[in-house]
Parts: sequence; C-alpha cells; structure tokens
Amino acid sequence: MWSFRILGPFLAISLSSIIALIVLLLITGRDMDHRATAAAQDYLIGALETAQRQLANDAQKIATLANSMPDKRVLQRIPHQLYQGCIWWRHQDRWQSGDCTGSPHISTPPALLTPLTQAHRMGLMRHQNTVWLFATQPMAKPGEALLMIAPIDNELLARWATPLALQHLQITPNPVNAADTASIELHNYQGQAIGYLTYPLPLPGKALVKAALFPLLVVIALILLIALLMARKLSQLMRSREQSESRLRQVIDLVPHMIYARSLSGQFILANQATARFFQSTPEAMLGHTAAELSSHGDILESTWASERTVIESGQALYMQEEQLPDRQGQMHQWQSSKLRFTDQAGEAAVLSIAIDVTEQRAQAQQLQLMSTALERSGSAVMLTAGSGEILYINERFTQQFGYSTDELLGHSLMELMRHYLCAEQRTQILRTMSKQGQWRGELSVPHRRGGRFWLMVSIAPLSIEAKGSTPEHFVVVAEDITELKQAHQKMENLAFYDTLTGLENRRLFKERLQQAIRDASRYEHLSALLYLDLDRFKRINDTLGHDAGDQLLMTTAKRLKTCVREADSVARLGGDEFTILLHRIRAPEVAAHVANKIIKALAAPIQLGQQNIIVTTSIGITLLPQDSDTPTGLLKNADLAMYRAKQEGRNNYQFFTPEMNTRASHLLRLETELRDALEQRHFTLHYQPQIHLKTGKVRGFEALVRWNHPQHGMIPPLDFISVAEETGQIVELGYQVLEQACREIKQLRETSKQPYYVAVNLSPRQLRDPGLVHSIAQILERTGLPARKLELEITETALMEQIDQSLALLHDLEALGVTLSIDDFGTGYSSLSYLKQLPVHSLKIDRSFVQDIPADPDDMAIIAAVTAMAQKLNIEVVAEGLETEQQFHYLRYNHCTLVQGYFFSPPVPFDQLEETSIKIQQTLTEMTQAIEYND
Ligand SMILES: Nc1nc2c(ncn2[C@@H]2O[C@H](COP(=O)(O)O[C@H]3[C@@H](O)[C@H](n4cnc5c(=O)[nH]c(N)nc54)O[C@@H]3COP(=O)(O)O)[C@@H](O)[C@H]2O)c(=O)[nH]1
Repeated sequence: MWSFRILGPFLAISLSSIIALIVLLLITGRDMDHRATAAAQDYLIGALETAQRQLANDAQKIATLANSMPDKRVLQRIPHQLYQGCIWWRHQDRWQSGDCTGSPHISTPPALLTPLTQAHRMGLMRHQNTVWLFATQPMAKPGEALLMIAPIDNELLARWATPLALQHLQITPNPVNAADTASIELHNYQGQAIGYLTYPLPLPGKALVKAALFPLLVVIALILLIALLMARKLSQLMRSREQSESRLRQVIDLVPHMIYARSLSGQFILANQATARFFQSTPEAMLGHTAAELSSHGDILESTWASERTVIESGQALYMQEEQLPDRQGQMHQWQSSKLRFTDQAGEAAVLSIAIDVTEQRAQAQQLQLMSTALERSGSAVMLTAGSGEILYINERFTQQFGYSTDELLGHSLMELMRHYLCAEQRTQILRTMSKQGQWRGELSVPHRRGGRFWLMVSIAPLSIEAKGSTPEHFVVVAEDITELKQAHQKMENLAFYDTLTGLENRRLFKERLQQAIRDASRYEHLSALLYLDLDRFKRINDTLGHDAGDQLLMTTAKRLKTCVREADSVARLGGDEFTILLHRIRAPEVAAHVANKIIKALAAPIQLGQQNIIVTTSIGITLLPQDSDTPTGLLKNADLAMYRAKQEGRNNYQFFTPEMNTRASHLLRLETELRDALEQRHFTLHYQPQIHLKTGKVRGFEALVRWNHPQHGMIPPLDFISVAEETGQIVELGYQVLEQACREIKQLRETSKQPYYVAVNLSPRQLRDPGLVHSIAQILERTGLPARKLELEITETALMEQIDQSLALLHDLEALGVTLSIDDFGTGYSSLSYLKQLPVHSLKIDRSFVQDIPADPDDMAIIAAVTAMAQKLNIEVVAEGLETEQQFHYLRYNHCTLVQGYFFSPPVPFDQLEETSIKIQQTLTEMTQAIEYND
C-alpha cells in the first residue's frame, strides 16, 4: 500500500523529471550546436573579412610607400610589421620581385602570380596545402601593382575544390552542420562553389550532453531523492488526510443530527448516517441525488432547498432555522437547522446544512408549556417551595384563594404562612406526619385575608428530581377549595340524616341513634324509652286544608315536641305524621309516661293554620329498652303496636308496649297467610243487603258485602280482614273475586225474578290505584253478561279525597264504561262542593253515623237535610245506610232521601235468600205506605 502510494507518485515524478531533463538537455544541446555553428561561421566569415581588410589596408599602405621609392628595394625597406604575408611588385605587367619575409615558405611561383594579373583586388587562393589570402593594390605608375598574399590559419582550411582557381572570394555559410565543425562555402566570381572552409567547434552540443551526463545523473539522483522525499511526504499527507477524512466521517456519522451538503443543483454531495436514516438510504447511495428523488415527500423536502439555494447564492449563512419536514412515512418532524455556504473541492459553491431533529424537544417544550399553563390556570392553589421552605412560586389561583399578591409571598417562608393560618397543634401534627410519612394531606379550615373562612383540602409533598431518599429539593403545596363541597356534604348529610321539612332527625339517623342507645343501655344498664306517635286524623286535615297547612302543622308539632324533651334526647320524623322520640337514660318508665303526657298537652294547644285554629291530638306508643327488644326494628315495631293500641283506646293517649300486642301482630301476620290461601281456594262468599227506593217502595238493588267462609272459624265479617287485605294489597284480588261473583249472581237474579235489579260493590282505596281496574271490570261485565249500568261502584269519600286528581280521571273512565258511581260514607271525608260538581257520581251514601242518631242529634239531622237538598240540586240520588228505626225511615222519606238500606228492612243476606227477602220488604213497605196514607 505504502509502496504503491509512494512508488506511484515517486516513479511518475522521477520519470517525468528525467524525461523532462533529457528532453531539455537534448533541446539545449541541439540549440547549442546550432548556436555554436552559427557563431563559428560568423567568426570564420568575420576572420576572413578582417584578414582581407587588413591585407587590403596593408597593400594600400605599402603601395603608397612604394610609390614614393624608385625600385623594388622599396619592398625591402618596407617594415615587416606592415604586412603578414608575401609581397610582390609588378612592373609593366611583369612581376618583378617579391618578398616573403612574412611567409618564408612561399616562393614566387609565376603560376601563382599569373592569375593574379586579372585585376582582382582581393580573394583567396590555394597553393599546395595552404589557402592564401591575396590583395592587389595598383600603384602610381601605370602597369605597376602590388600583390600581397598571406596564408590563412590552417584550422580554417578545409576542402578546396579548385586549386588556385579562385580569383575572387565570396563566402556563404554552409547550412549543413557538421557534428563538430562549422563550415562556410566558398564560391568563385561566377558563383560556383569552389570549396569550403571548416572551423572545428570547440565543444559542440552533443559533447556537451556527454559531458553533462554525469552531472545529469547526479541531478537525477538528487531529483529522485527529492521526489522520494516528496512522495513520502505526500504519502504522509495523503494518509493523514485520509485518516482525518475517515475521522471526520466517523464523527459526522456519529452525530445524531443530519449533516449534509448539497451542490448548486440540489444534489447531495455529502450526507451522514443520520441524514441517510431519515431518507432510509445510505450516505453513499444519496450522493448525486436530490431530496425529491430520495423521498416520496421530496416536494416538501425540496422546500428547504429554496432557503439552501439562497444561502449559496447570497453567501449569507442561516442559523437555527425552524423547519417542518416529513420523514419517509410522512410523519412531520420539527427541525432546527443551520446552513452555510462553502466551496467544494471542485471549486463550486455548495451549502452545508446541519439539521437537529427537535420534534421531541418541541413536543416536550409544548408539553411543559401546557403543564405550566395548566398549573398556572389550575383550579387548585399551587405553591412551590425550596427544600428550606422558601416560597419560590405560587400560581394565580393561590393569589386569589389567599388574597396575597405574588410579590407578597415570594421569598417568604412556608412556615411563616403556616404560623399565620394554623394553630400550634395543627402545625405540629403536620410536621410530625411530614417527618414520618414524607408528606401530609388533610382538610383545613382557614380564614380568608379579606374575611370569612374557607375549607381547603391541602397536600404537602416533597418534590425531588434527584434519586429517591435524598433530601427533598422542593416541596409542592396544593390547596383545593372544598368549601362548596363541604357545604354540599353538609347538605347531603342533612338530607341523608335529617328531615327537610322539620329539621328533625330522619328514620336513618334515628335508627343509628337507637342502635347506639341499645348498646349503651345493655353495656351501662341504662333504661331508655322509645316513643312512637302520630297525629290523629292528620290525613283529613291535610286533605281538607291543603298540604301547606299540613306542613305547617308538622313543623309546629316538631317544635313542640322538641320543647318536651331534653337536649340529649332524639326527636325524629319517620315520615308523614309519624314522630319518634328516644329518651336516653331515664330513671324509670314513669319518666316516659310523664313525657308522653307532656307531649299530649303540648300538642293539644290550638294551632293557627291559615284562618283556622286547629286542635290536634296524638296517640303515643311507648316501648322500653333494652328490655322490650334489642334491635331498632323490634323496638320501632313494639312502639308502633303500642301506638295502635292507643288509637284503639280512643286516641289522644299513650300506651306502653306489652307482649300481648305482639300476639295480635302475630295474629295479623297469620291472617295474611290465611287470606292468601282463602283467595286461592275461593273461600269468600257474598251477602247482599237490599236498597229500597222510597218513592216507589220497591227494592231497586243490593249492596254486595263479602264474608270469609273460614273452614275452621266459620263466617268471618269483613271488618276482621278487609283492613289486612288492604294493607297487604290482597284486596285487589279479593275485589275482583267479589265483583265477578256479584255480577254473575245479580245477573242470574235479574233473570229469575224478572226484576231490573242492580248491584252495588265496594271498591277500597287500594283497588283505585290498580291500573288494570277499568279493563278488568269491563272484562267481568263481558264475562258475566250484567249490563254495565246495573253495576254501581261504591267508593268511600275519604278514598276519593285522598287521591282526588287520579280519582277524577278514574271515575270518568268508569263512567265511560257505563257503570254508575256512588260516594260511600258521605259526610266523613270532608269533600268540598266544588269537587262534587266535577265528579261523575250517580249517588251519595250518607254515612251510618249520621243516620243512627236520628232523632236524638239535631245536627246530624240537619246535615242529612242539607245533603239531600244539595244532592237534589246536583241531580244526585241520596242513599241512607244504617236505617234501623221507623223514625229514621220517616225522617229520610220526609227529606226526600232517594234510597234507604239498613237492618230496619233487612241485614245483608246470602244470595239464595235474596228473592224471598225482597218480597218480604216489598210487603212491609206496602203495609207501611198504607198506614201512612191512612194516618194522613
Ligand atoms: N272493599 C270492600 N269492603 C267491603 C266489602 N264488603 C264489606 N265491606 C266493608 O266492610 C265493612 C263492614 O261491612 P259489613 O260488616 O258487611 O257491614 C255492612 C252492613 O252489615 C252494615 N249495616 C248495614 N245496615 C246496618 C244497620 O242498620 N245497622 C248497622 N249497625 N250496620 C248496618 O254496614 C256495612 C255496610 O256499610 P257500607 O259499605 O258503608 O255501606 C263496610 O264498611 C263495608 O264497606 C267488599 O266486598 N269490599
């Protein structure tokens, strides 16, 4: 590797240097030869010309001298220094003598002299092996001339073509170069080449080259050495550059940011691994490609190219530019890039970009910003403190919550704040919990700076960014205003445990108190008493005077009850007009009796309800604990039974619970079970009591009255089971059985007697609430075939008034069915006249209690008179029940009562006696009518 890298350049440089040197030498040698030849030729020509001029001058000087002398001796006196060759004198066209002092080798050959007579003044001639220069000079005397010859240096002598033929010299440089001589061609006067002169070159070019060979080799050796050193240096440089490049490459590939360079055409000329990863390519494969060619989102990527090109064109670097670019999957990334122009190795302008993927940082920053904003706008008050407790931050809510500005709190201590808001005990408790558990959370009631108090749910927790267990660097305090929550909780608690109307404890709380009292009573052997009471006839007051009056009554009752007991005792309203009182830790049962009396007295005081003064009475049941029962339910049941007994005893009194009451309750329970069996086995039968029309004196119809034909106890009257059936809901099923049987039997009687009898059937309040009532009655009528108008439904006035709104709709539905309606026990239910007008009733049935005191009670008689008068006006029939005496009969007849019913004519009788009973009544009435007519 090294040898190649070194040898390559080394050989290249060396060889090229050697070749260059040789070529240079050859060129130089050749040039030198040319120049040497030219110089030699110039020299030769110059030398000849100079010698000729010299000779001609000498000849002229000698001629001048000789002209002044008479003979040839003159020549001898001519100083030798004046000439260099031989000298002859011609006299009268004959050469007289000569002197060759200067050239002793030359005699004076006539052969030589003859051609010289040719009046050539100057020239060259060859004689023997010597080339001579000659010059002739005419003298003063005619026919006399002077000839001078001088030999040419032998070195100049070369080849002579025509010996002595030359009479005149003309010189032309020879273009043909000899290797080591310079030559000139000599021509005669006819221009013919007669020979040439050569001149050996002192050191021709080739010789010079030969001579220079050694130095050349030395130079080459030196060059090689230098080249070697240079190659080595070069190699080192190359290697270090390669290493440096490789290092640089490694470095840029290690950099997680995109580093790339693009040429002016937008093609990548450099890309690191991060860039390649982004384009899902390799750095090598990217080179020469544009972003558009490398990515399907290249068009977007190319948008960056615009800015990069601007950088190239303007030379203006861009730093920290934010760009959004998609990766290959189209996922947008946020980049922070810097771009700067540089010139690549080819000398072309390019742009280097360094792009940092800041997507995550931006997302984190955004998240941080979001969290910071959330914190700032949080509904909770947030405080951040240093580990020392110094307050570093509070959010807006904090300032609102506590009424401090940020400046007032920052830099202060949390402890200071705690001292201001919390008592020493609270602070100690918080600090103790903090040191034990590391944090504290709890509710605090704190005063507001601007007055008032508020409830806070506060948490103080350490905030350590460092490893767990280290001393907390910060604490975060979060306070949430729970005042409303507290109030709502309080309200809910009130709702859950207290009666909204009276503010007394409700059933739930009372039961808890009772439970606690039972525990206390058995543990500490205390005696406590539970009083259960309701207001006598509250329902009637409520219905007649309205619910507001009823509520008023209940609230007054609650207040009065409170005045009758101690603070520690519990007074509760269980619902409706039912109240309970728990007397804690009483000395003896007599105390309970005493309180009961107090209550009866307190409630007996008149109560102003609207325009009326009402006097209420109450019935109180008392049970003692723990002896009567050890459960709240048991005690309440006992007290209820006792209260029931008090009612049975004529109301407005109190009764203590006795075990026998439980016996009765058990009896009722048993009755319920037996009733269920009786319904299944249809043990009920009907008795019918006739209703007599006073004007016609005929039996118009019958009231169906149920009896329980008990297998063991015989016939049981309705008063013994109707209320239980009503309570348990069994009355609904019983009512349908009665209706079915009554309709079927009266239909049958109508057919056998051919009389248009109707049947009146009692509907209890519970039946009125049965949604299937109308439909079921319609089905019964259809099944039995009794015409609807021959079925009269008796509904007590109390039942109607209790649910007047629903009743109205029901009565209209029943009327639409075709059945007739009668208000039973009229006069006991406080129905108002306005209601009566709205009700689709066919008749009113005056309660037995009003009839039974005729003629003893003038009030009752007046009521009967008023009712019949009113009914007449409303076009409603009046039925009087409980007719037992003739006096009563006459009074009712006199007051235009429509129908009568009672033992006076017949008690309720079984179905099979009906026809016979009806005939008897008919006879009785006929007799009575006759007697009346007779008396009249
Ligand atoms: N919901 C239903 N209630 C019914 C049904 N059958 C009866 N009852 C109700 O039971 C109550 C008692 O009824 P009963 O023992 O049959 O007494 C009735 C008569 O025997 C009694 N009566 C009739 N005439 C006289 C009399 O001259 N003197 C007197 N002391 N008692 C008399 O009155 C009862 C009829 O009353 P009323 O219904 O108000 O007309 C009773 O309230 C029945 O309503 C039933 O099937 N369903």
